[in-house]
Amino acid sequence: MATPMMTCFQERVEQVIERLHDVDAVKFGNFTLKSGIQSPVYFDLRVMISHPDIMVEVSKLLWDKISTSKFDSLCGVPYTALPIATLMSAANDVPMLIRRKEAKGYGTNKLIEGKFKEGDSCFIVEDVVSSGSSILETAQSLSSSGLVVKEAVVLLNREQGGVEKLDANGIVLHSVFTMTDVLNVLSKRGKMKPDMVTTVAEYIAANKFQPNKEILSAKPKINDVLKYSERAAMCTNELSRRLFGIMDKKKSNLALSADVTSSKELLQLVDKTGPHVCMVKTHVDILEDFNQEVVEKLTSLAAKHNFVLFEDRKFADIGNTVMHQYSGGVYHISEWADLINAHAVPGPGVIHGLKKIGASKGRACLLIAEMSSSGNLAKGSYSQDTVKMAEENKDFVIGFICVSKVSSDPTFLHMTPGVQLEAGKDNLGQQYLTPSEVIGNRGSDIMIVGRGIYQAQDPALAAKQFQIAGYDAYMARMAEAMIV
Ligand SMILES: O=c1ccn([C@@H]2O[C@H](COP(=O)(O)O)[C@@H](O)[C@H]2O)c(=O)[nH]1
Repeated sequence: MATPMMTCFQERVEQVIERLHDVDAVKFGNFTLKSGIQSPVYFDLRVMISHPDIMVEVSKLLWDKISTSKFDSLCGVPYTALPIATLMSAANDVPMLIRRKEAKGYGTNKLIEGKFKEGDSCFIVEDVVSSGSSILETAQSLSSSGLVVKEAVVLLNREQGGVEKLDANGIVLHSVFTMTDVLNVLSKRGKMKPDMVTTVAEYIAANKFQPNKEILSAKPKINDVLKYSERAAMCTNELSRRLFGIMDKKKSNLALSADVTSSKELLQLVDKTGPHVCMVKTHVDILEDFNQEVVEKLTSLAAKHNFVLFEDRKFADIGNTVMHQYSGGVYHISEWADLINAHAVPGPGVIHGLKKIGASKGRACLLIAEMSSSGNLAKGSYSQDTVKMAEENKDFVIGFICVSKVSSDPTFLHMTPGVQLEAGKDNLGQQYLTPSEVIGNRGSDIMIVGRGIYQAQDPALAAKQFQIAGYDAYMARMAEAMIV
């Protein structure tokens, strides 16, 4: 019941909170969140789409909250807020933008759909905010497309640090109601027992995102919350330190796999995509016209665009043979490649042979702990033994080719091939995962992308899109891991 003092807006808010509870969009009990944390409260506002009356009222409340602000367009955070933003846009005749979670990889390949010009302001709409990372991720995509994001509106602020985090990133968050409002309204209306109100209030207070505590409190996920710059400072190997530094400076965790067969094409591709990558990976033995001039030009491009050169030679022989393969033959790989890789199958001799040639030149090596192709044998105890071999040779081995996180040592790099903007397969067993799966969910550091870039109509644009997708996934992973 509304008190005489209660404003119409407050009364509408209370009614919506009660309706959301009645349709099970707000539940109390014992739930395991995506982060693994146990929570006594769970919000699933997606159920609103089955209740058009709630959707309409929610969109009106959100609009009433922001109607005095000035902006050129609205953008709902995918996916729950998309229909809400659509209702707000249509009812108030304000244009809307849609942020794709991932670019299509064909056609215009845009990450932001809708009409806008550089410098236009965009207001973000979201259903629930806890740490603020989803809004931040959307804001980053909008900003990298030239839009200005200064404000966001949310139906429910869980009061877990989202306001502070967004504020630190220059975004003002407006909310229709908070978690405290939910507890007050539901207990007042007899929908919650007092002991549950206390349990939820204590849980919320104890689970706030605290930016300054990130390293101290991030017990099980330490290398998920360490920034590239912090990991650079922990590395004793000069090349891994340089690589983390480049990733930090260029905001890129993208390695281009430049698997083209003509030198001219290779150099043009690398020059165009160079601004977006932290690394270029080559297979020089597929070049039909290899000569020393090509590697000289490649190393100049590496200096021009500041990336690391990785020759994906996959050494797999006894130490004495790999020494010759690395330093001699036609390619003289040790003269120009910063980074090489090796299979662990021959035993540690392969690393010792390569180290004899490469260590004094400041080179380093990755071990292939896992592969992306279907039916491959690099798994289980083989992968674990590969990690042990790397740990015993940390002066030269700086990480892994892998498709999952194989070590928790933050100085090791995890690099994952088989990445496209959409998951799938080729017809020869290559298996593709998306940037958000590889960097965000699996915790890899660098995604290796070949055909997704060099077969795109505009490889520079595709590289930029992978760069944004990979970096957004890294930022989201960091933000999520920081919620303690
Ligand atoms: O397990 C592995 C190890 C290496 N690769 C290499 O990565 C690229 C992937 O190219 P796409 O065109 O993106 O499929 C290619 O050079 C492979 O030799 C891998 O795919 N899987």
